[in-house]
Amino acid sequence: MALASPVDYASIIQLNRFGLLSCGNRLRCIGYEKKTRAACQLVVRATFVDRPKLDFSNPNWKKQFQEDFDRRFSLPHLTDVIDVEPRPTTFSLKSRTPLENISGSLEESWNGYVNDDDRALLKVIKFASSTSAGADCIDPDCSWVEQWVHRAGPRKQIYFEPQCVKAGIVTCGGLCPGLNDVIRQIVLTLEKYGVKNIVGIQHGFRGFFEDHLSEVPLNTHVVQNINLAGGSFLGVSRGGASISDIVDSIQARRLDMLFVLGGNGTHAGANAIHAECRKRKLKVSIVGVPKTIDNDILLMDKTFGFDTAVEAAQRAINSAYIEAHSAFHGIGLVKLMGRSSGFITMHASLSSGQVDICLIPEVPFTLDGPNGVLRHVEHLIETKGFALICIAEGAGQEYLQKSNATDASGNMILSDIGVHLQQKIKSHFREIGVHSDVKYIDPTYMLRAVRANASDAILCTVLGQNAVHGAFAGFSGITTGVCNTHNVYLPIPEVIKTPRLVDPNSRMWHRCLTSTGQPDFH
Ligand SMILES: Nc1ncnc2c1ncn2[C@@H]1O[C@H](COP(=O)(O)OP(=O)(O)OP(=O)(O)O)[C@@H](O)[C@H]1O
Ligand SMILES: O=P(O)(O)OC[C@H]1O[C@](O)(CO)[C@@H](O)[C@@H]1O
Ligand SMILES: [Mg+2]
Repeated sequence: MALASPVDYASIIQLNRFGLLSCGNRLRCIGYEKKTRAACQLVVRATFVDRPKLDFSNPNWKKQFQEDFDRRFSLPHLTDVIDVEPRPTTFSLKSRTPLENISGSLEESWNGYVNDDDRALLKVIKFASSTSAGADCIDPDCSWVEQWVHRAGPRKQIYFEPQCVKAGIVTCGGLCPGLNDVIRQIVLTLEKYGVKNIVGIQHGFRGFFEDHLSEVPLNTHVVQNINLAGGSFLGVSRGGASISDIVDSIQARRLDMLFVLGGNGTHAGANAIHAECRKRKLKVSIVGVPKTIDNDILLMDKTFGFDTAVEAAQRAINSAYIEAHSAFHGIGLVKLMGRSSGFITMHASLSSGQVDICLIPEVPFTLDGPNGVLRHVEHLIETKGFALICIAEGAGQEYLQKSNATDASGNMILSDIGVHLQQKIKSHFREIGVHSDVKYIDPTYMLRAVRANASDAILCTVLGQNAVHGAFAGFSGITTGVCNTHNVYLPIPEVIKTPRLVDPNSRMWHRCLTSTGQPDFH
């Protein structure tokens, strides 16, 4: 791929995580596994082909960058393609009987609304140099460039008559703690606006076109207690997304708003639905709520369910620790979810404090040889008598036989690195004639079937409410998340360009290495 000139340093730094090689004016994504190379290629394309070239010797380059940034982060709105007049909102916390009084005038004195021009800063650190840990620079001097994104929350003007709105909610992909909390908050907030017709679409996108999956009527009474259990009250599924069929179904059902809860794949689907609705000039707001225990959505501090998953992983890690510590030459091995991102494994290792070796997909490692993982396990057994290893499911896939099989959504089905590592450790110790006692724990689905913990429940509440405010404000093709502790709306394409990955140059990864004390496995 040809490299735009001059170089976009921010992207080079980001791309270097993938093993980017710059040869002359060509860029090549090298190393690691196929999936990571594909992610690298996506970033290269998004950065060097879809974005304007910046000439840093031009004094106007910052202005140019910011104009491009503002264009990319502007929120698609219903009025971009159809004529629709705003009306005063019916959302007010001043009203004593909101459902009966919704046509009344606003409480002008209430300062609870977000102004459309409110913004939050996407980046808040001024790096002095591109060599600072975790530096994320745009130009070689690491200049400070303000990058503002739109603040989430209720607006004074809305674009729907609540009494006439039919709103749908759908949950797609894998399970995630907090799905029910989000569904519940969406319903409660819609009712606060005065919406009376709310339905759940069963089992993800399938519910749109599989006849036996009927709409589930939702109201406060129905959803009152659903947050007390894990899973999804509406059911989830993978696969089965025909965008044109879904939009036909949206039209047939007369939906005005659709809240789509899911990860990267679901958001790609939500954006395609939004684009198709726009093409057909439909007055339908499509709003995403990012759901992934993997925490692999770009730009956000964290996604709901992640904290709960990290907490749930503690039981497995602690059990592995107790087993390893109690056995003679005990080696505890825990495999945690994380298809392409190692956030759960990194945070769970940090949280536990007992993990000796943390292995994630973003940081390649060798197993054999003097600098390999096996030699280090041997060293741990020699020096402290036991070892504890935590590995992400997507790590070390290059050591395994690839099946090229995919799930219904097209996600690669990974081979089991946990089982492989367990076997490698056992045979290594057999070969060197040292006793070992390996205890392997795979708590995979126990991490995500639980109900949300307290901090995730709060996050779900905020996201669910903001999703409804975003739809009433007339936005579509957006998602909502937390950036630097502030709640924002973001256009969907910006958060799904690639899966968000652990930056091996970040302070957090360095903290993890400090905590485990593990060497470089190269
Ligand atoms: N690029 C895409 N365009 C349209 N629809 C998609 C796309 N990718 C996935 N989907 C659809 O989105 C839904 C969910 O996708 P997927 O199973 O990958 O889960 P996800 O949203 O990424 O969540 P998870 O984090 O659990 O993997 C599926 O119905 C799938 O068919
Ligand atoms: O077995 P399932 O339901 O397809 O889900 C497994 C996947 O779900 C994820 O947690 C994403 O939700 C991945 O890390 C994992 O590979
Ligand atoms: Mg996915």
